[in-house]
Amino acid sequence: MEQAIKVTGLRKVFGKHTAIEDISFDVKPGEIFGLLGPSGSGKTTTIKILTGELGQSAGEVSVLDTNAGSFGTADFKSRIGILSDNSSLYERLTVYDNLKLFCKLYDAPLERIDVMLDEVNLKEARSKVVSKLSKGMKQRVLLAKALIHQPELVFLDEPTSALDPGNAAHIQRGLQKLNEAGTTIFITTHDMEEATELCDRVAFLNNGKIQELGSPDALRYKYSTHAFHVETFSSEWLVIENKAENADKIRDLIASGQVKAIHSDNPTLGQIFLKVTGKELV
Ligand SMILES: Nc1ncnc2c1ncn2[C@@H]1O[C@H](COP(=O)(O)OP(=O)(O)OP(=O)(O)O)[C@@H](O)[C@H]1O
Repeated sequence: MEQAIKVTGLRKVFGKHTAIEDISFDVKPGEIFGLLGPSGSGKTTTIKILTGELGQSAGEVSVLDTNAGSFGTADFKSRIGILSDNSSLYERLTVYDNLKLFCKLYDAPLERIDVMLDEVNLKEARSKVVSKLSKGMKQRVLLAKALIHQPELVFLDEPTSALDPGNAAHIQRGLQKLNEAGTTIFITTHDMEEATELCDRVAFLNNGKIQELGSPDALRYKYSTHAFHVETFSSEWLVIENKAENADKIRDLIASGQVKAIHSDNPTLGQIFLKVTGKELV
């Protein structure tokens, strides 16, 4: 398989409102791909089209070498996992019984339940009724559900947005491990640090259009001024351009013992997003 996801000229119109306007991108097998955008930019709509929950108005979509017309088949559904705002649990059943139902649905062995509960840090909650769980705990059960059948590709719509920092970090490590084991991950997030840490490549979605696409490192380099920020022991910050004629200046500063640290001037993904779209991603 050359591409896990291939999207060409995708467009989605709701009545008079164009939610997605001619977007194209590929996701490679084994990649963690992040779709980043402010509220209403079209992230959830994109996930819903890629998982067969919504039809597109125009364009071509292929996921795991399957065309949109076959997204409803049991075979396709068994190959993907989904965590979206439509994912739900049986509120009156326990965590364990919820996951047991999904194991049966996907023909997954019951041993997967404890493996997944460990992954999402919920072993102690296995006998709790879902209606008694906090929002963040429910989110983690939903994540366990999305991964219970060991799909090749998972779609995660803001998986850590309801979590406290400790559990968000735990889930991020779990996603990295899952990816190292070969799972392709398509994730949407508002969290730029999470995107920088997790994603091989990110696309900036704004008003239904992709405005930038690349690896976090490549984007940070592209938008860098390429200057050095030199911090001295007298708490001064000097900005020195990365030019041959400045080599002696930097050498002299280091030789004089004044240099505490030298930093590159690569902006954060959040700063780049603001520059490209004019919007803060909060
Ligand atoms: N079923 C629908 N009918 C009409 N308009 C819709 C529908 N679903 C989404 N939209 C509109 O499409 C645009 C994109 O919505 P979408 O939910 O994809 O954004 P998002 O980037 O996921 O936002 P958020 O981060 O708030 O979840 C919004 O303007 C939204 O109001």
